Amino acid sequence: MTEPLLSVRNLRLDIPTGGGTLHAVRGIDFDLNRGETLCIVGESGSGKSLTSLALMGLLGKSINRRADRMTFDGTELTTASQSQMRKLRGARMAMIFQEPMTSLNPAYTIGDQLAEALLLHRKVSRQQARDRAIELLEKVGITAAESRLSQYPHQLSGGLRQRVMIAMALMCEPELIIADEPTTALDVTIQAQILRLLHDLGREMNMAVILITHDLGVVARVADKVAVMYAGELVETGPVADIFNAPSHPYTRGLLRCIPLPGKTDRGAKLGTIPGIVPSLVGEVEGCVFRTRCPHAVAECRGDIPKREDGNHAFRCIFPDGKRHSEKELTV
Ligand SMILES: Nc1ncnc2c1ncn2[C@@H]1O[C@H](COP(=O)(O)OP(=O)(O)OP(=O)(O)O)[C@@H](O)[C@H]1O
Repeated sequence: MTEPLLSVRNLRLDIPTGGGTLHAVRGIDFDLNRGETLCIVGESGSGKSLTSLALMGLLGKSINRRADRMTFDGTELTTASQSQMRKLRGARMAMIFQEPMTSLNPAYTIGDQLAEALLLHRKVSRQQARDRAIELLEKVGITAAESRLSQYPHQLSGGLRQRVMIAMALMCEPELIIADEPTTALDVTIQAQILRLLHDLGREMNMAVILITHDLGVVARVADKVAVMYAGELVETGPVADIFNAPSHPYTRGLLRCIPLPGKTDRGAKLGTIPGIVPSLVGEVEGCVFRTRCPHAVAECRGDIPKREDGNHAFRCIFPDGKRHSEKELTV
């Protein structure tokens, strides 16, 4: 079996605060192969953005990162030097952020910024960089690409800026691309187009894609694998078909129940709300992180919670099937 491109074991992110240590990410594991799209879903504050920043080596200094393993194509990222990380970023792993204006420099033309991304990491001439910029702008669906090169970011619409960001991230043909809610600022039809584009380019270029999104309709359409995050833990991971057809963790089922079922999901369907609140992430959580909101919680949920694995599908619950069947009986 080939090694996964990205392999993460027991990643923990701690943030010292006045009131104690906030354990924002509590020991997560996942693997990602080339050409695969992993969607990370979960409520606000569950640790999705911090996880992606940790992979890119872009966490603030105040955040402590520990992992048993966090490898990218065999390179251990937790011990990589700043200069090794700089070489990887942009060249082999790239990130697309929520708001394009945070990544695009208003003072430079689109052409200069796209070319710079390539000139920094590859031995190419200005003309080659320019040709590649045009090629990629066309690939991401921008018409009259050549004439865009001399424009400044503020001259483009939000949708176009987001496409330019994707083109910029792709300039060096990275092996991994991480997109953190890349389309929240855009309207729903453009969001769907851009996410589909990212997924198709991922396939075409054999890139691994990590997509953080709240849109379960998008997840159903583009994910190969899904990771469900809750209060800093991955409570369930698996192939997209398993997650939608046989969700096992009560939290995953709660999320899916909040969206229309026939055909599984509608475009633009958002994560629904589940009664109760997320436990405080300061200090240790006793037992299952979801027990305070789980309809099936019993005294044993305060103890050790086993990880149940069946092939690539895994979830954490004291009940062997997450009480899936009792819920079915309830709804009949
Ligand atoms: N620099 C920081 N200092 C203190 N707490 C932080 C810091 N960065 C993140 N956190 C906390 O860590 C937790 C995880 O944050 P993170 O941004 O990863 O969540 P998220 O799942 O990406 O949320 P969203 O969907 O809203 O983007 C949250 O409780 C957040 O408040």
